[in-house]
Amino acid sequence: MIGAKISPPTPPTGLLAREKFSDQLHETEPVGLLLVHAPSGYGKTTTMAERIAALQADAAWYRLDAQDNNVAQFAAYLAQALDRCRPGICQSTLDALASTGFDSIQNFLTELLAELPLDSAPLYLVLDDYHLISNQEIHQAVRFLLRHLPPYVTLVLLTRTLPPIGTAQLRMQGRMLELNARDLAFSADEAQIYFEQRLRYEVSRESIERAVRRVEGWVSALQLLASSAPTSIDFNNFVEQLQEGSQHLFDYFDELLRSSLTPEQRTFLLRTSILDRFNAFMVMRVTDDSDGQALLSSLLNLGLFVIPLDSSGLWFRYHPLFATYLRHLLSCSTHEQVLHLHQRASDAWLELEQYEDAARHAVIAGDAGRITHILLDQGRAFFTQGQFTMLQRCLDALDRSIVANEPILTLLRAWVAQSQYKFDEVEAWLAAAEAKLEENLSADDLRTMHSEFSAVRAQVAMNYGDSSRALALANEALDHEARYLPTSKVAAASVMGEALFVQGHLKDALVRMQETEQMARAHGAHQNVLWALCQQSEISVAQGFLQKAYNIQDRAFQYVEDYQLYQLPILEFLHRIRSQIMWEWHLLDNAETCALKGIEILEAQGERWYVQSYISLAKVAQSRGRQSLSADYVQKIQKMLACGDYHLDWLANAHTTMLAYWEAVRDTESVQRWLTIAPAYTVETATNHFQQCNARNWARAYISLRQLEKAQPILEGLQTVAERFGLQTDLNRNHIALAQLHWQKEDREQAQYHLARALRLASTTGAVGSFLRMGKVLIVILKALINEQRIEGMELQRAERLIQLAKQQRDFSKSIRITLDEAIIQDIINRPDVPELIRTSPLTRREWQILSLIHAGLSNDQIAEQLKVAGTTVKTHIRSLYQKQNITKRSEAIELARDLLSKIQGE
Ligand SMILES: Nc1ncnc2c1ncn2[C@@H]1O[C@H](COP(=O)(O)OP(=O)(O)OP(=O)(O)O)[C@@H](O)[C@H]1O
Repeated sequence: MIGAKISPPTPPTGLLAREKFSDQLHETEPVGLLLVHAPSGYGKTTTMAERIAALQADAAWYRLDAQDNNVAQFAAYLAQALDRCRPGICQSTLDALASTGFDSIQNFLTELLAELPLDSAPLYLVLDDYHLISNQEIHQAVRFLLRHLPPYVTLVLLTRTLPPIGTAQLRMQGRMLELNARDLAFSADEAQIYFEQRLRYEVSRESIERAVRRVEGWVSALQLLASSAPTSIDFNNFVEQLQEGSQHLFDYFDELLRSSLTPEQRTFLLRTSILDRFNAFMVMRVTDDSDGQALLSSLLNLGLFVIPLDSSGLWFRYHPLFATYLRHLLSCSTHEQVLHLHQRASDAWLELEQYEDAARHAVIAGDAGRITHILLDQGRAFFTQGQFTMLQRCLDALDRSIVANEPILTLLRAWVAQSQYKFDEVEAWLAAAEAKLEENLSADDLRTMHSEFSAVRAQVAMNYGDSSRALALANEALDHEARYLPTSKVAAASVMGEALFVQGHLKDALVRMQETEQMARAHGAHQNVLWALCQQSEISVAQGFLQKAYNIQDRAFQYVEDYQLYQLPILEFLHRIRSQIMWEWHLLDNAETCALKGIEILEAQGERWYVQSYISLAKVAQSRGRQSLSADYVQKIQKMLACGDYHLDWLANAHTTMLAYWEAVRDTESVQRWLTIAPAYTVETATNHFQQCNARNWARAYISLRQLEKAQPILEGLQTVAERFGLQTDLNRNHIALAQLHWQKEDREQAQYHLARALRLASTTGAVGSFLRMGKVLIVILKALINEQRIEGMELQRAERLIQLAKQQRDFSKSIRITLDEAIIQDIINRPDVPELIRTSPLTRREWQILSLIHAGLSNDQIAEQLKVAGTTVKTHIRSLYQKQNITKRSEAIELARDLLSKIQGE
């Protein structure tokens, strides 16, 4: 007897408790069988051992190996395992085994079951690695055992394959509980705890989610990641490289397959690895074998990384890391063989009318004829579904002359280039087709083609910021029937809406976008429907109606659900604008979740598009006071902006976040540098949110640099335009910036006026985030407003809530940055826990100011300069201050100020 075979496994380092599985073990209705089936390394053994121990239940543990197919050995170990767990529970059976033995396993089990008490405390009989059993006699024995086990015993089978023990019947009878790979996979929350326990560095939630996504929660891969990444950079690189594969994982899979595969099975695996998903038909067609079902069953029996797609049991896919490994092996085959496989796959998908899959394989096979055929037939549908990446791959594989010959292909090509901001290319594609088709098409067809081309040109003009030209071109497109791409008119209507929006005609723009939505719905053009809804939401935000925008977004989410559009890239836009509202309402967890969702959607599109999601994550990190994380995101954003060409809307948004970060860490150098590369602004034309935002960024930069005289005219100019066009959210943000500016100018009156106005606007916008960005100074101005009774009702309530939140907000900078303003001093004096001396020997206004400046770290000369008084005067005040408060040193003064301020501003 090998003792280790009947001992519970030793827990690994960094063991993660998996409480969610307690329910399965604690079922009130006893079930005979708990079947845990998943590929290797999913944590079957560890999870069960951990949970049973955590529940302090008894477990008879039997770890099988291939030799246990011997019936006598199986019987002996089984009885020993039970005895080890509950000594004496089957003594007579053991005695019989030792003396005479049993002539059949049936007799052995009968003896054993007869000896077990009828009632007792719960007991788990765990058979680990049950997939190693191939002896039918033992399977029969397990069936028998299951039929006659006393109710307190649960048989737990840990296995990589489904055992032939009548599981279908047990499932139907409700006598079995199952856990599979999907259940065992670590969630992002679990992975976060696991990594926190195991790593010595911090990993962002985004990186963790990406890692979990790439390995689909497979714990062995997460473990490999933890043990082979000594720094967070290595961690991210490792995750990034997973798509190409990792040698460690390849070795792991090599070992796994080496012993268990026949040459036919190996060939079968390699050939089917090109498929993203498969059923019996697909494997049959791709492997060119007539019995697909038998092939599929033999594949499933191998217990490899084959994941069922749904509960139908018909469709499957390989785990992505396993697929990468198999494709790596396949790449050693000849190029022709691989191309041939893809051609077969493309044909098979066409037969199943799965055109996207057919197109994908045709592209890999480089089969231009097949691609053209699919595009002419299905290109419109791909387009209305927003499948731009796929369209691009298809079109990239076609010769320029093929594209120029077909107006529809040219239109698709141009729209794809436009969606990637390659505006020069758009014009080149359109011009090439015009030159080529001038003679070939009828006058009528030519007119139609030109008008449809105008729709694309209108969108390009829009993106270049030329809204007048965009309007003219969109009008042209709307005047004619669309024949090549039926959604051309929808696109034109949408451009009109956008043009009106950026020109500041919010009401008209909204109407246009509502019409666009209706047109798009009539065409089943999902991409356009979602775009129109997102634009309506943006317009509502500009109007200051954030709740309305939120409701519109809900309609868009509903649409996504109705049509199951979870993979559309445009969904990122929806999540992004939801994240922005969540941040503004200070619902930081939601804001973060939405941004992470955006990243998940964009994974297939490339990093260039992550900027907006990173902006949201940076904002959240800053609001939570997580400085190093904010720094990371700001750095990432800067890097991306440096390599790409982005629309002003994105740039301005990114710059606001960068400036807020630099202001928080007092990095004036970066602000200075930003001013040298910042996009130009004109206040008079700031008729939309991004031009307002860009110009406000200039003002913010000047405020950071204490160049208030430059900031003020910008903000005042912006207010005039925002008033005229009803840009309520911008008005709100401009008032906040103005309050900050006037506070720095020591113009309390104006600062209070602007903050009061901002509070009033916040009644409709619900803004919180924009206020909190002011930092601790917000508390001072709000207190002044409250003390002087300048606000009441809703605004008063909002102010109190904001003070609460601002107090809780963790500030990056080490020093406490609110000043000892009158309102604050009053507050301090009124507090019961104020030091006695403050009350008995009150300070003058000047002395308070000086105390505040000493605390801010200024020297006497700097204080004199700031207060515009002589150095000797400062010294006199300091002497008097020290005397009153019984202080002898500067450090004591700083300590006193810190103590007083901390009472007011929180941590
Ligand atoms: N909850 C957990 N906490 C920490 N590590 C875990 C946890 N679960 C699994 N692991 C680690 O993951 C690896 C695989 O786990 P385990 O051996 O339990 O998987 P398995 O599904 O039983 O695999 P096999 O089919 O190969 O027996 C082990 O190294 C284990 O230490």
